[in-house]
Amino acid sequence: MSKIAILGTGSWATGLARVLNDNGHEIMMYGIDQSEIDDINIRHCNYKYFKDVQLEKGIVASLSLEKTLADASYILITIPTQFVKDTLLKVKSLLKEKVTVINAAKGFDMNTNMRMSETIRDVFTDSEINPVVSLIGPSHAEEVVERILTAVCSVSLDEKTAQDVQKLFSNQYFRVYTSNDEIGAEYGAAYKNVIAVASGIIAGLGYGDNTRAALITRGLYEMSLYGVVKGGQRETYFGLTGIGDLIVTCSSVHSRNYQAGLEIGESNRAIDFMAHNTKTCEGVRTCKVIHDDVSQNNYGIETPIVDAVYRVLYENADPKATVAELMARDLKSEQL
Ligand SMILES: NC(=O)C1=CN([C@@H]2O[C@H](COP(=O)(O)OP(=O)(O)OC[C@H]3O[C@@H](n4cnc5c(N)ncnc54)[C@H](O)[C@@H]3O)[C@@H](O)[C@H]2O)C=CC1
Ligand SMILES: O=C(CO)COP(=O)(O)O
Repeated sequence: MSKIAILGTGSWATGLARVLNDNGHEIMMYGIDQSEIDDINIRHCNYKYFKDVQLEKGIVASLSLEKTLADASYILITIPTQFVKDTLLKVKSLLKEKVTVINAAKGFDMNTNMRMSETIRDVFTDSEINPVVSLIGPSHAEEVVERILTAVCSVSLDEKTAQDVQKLFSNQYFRVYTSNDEIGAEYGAAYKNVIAVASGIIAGLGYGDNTRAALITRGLYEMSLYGVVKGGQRETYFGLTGIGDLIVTCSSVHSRNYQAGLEIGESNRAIDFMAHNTKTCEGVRTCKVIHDDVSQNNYGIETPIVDAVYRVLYENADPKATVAELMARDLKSEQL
């Protein structure tokens, strides 16, 4: 039995807290929202995210980062990517023992655009942490918290640490595979959020299953091209952190990225969504990071879906007209 400090008291933090609690580990969640903490500690639920789920008494939360970290062997990151680095800097000042940091967030650091594993290594020295692991794959918290069968990947450059985290989380409803392709997996997990926004947009515009299948297929091709030029392995895109995560996020009403796209598609404009959104929807910023990276560097690849979502989100392009433009591009071979 290990103690795991979970950063965050939101939906993914709660879903994974239940998995770890079911596996007999001691967990404590760190949060900044008093109402979420009271819900977890006093009412044993997290009403904001899961209205009908009663949590076990072993799932506890605290406003104190120091208390959360005390005696923890693992730190699990389940807060949105834009807050990760600042929170890790606070963690660093409180660390007493060497720990394993497990990332479960999907996207890039908001200042450096680094991937999450890179961000963790940027904050901590090798003597402070064990090799970094990302636990990512097709997994909506709303289903994991209901113990619906789920498979994800424990991704690390170090096989032993990947296996250690695999064992920590695996149980009869949560199956964890290992992978060593950190670059391919983390770029895939981030990129799929942009395609999910596009998937919501086409649904909101009234297009059908054929359209979504085309989007997922071409989206996978595009994200694999990007992942490979960044140093990832092509095969990773046929796995859980590639096609797996892409399918779930593009097809599920639980996805906030899909919901964002749906709202944009239904109103046929992004301006209102961009002005008022407060939900965790990392595809919006990820789209800009990838768009800017590809346009500023000579990778020799095309990213037409990311470019189209970028125009809709950041240049206020008309979504319906943008989809029509995508369809009217020069005809070509599928492998180009
Ligand atoms: N919800 C899901 O099904 C999944 C989410 N993820 C990823 O997990 C990450 C977290 O997402 P969600 O849990 O869905 O978001 P959420 O919106 O449900 O919860 C975010 C939580 O982070 C907390 N928070 C914000 N800033 C904080 C800070 N500085 N320190 C401590 N806590 C802070 C909020 O109070 C809230 O409890 C994201 O990167 C997301 O992509 C990955 C897989 C599944
Ligand atoms: O990453 C996820 C599923 O694997 C969660 O997707 P959303 O961020 O779109 O809710």
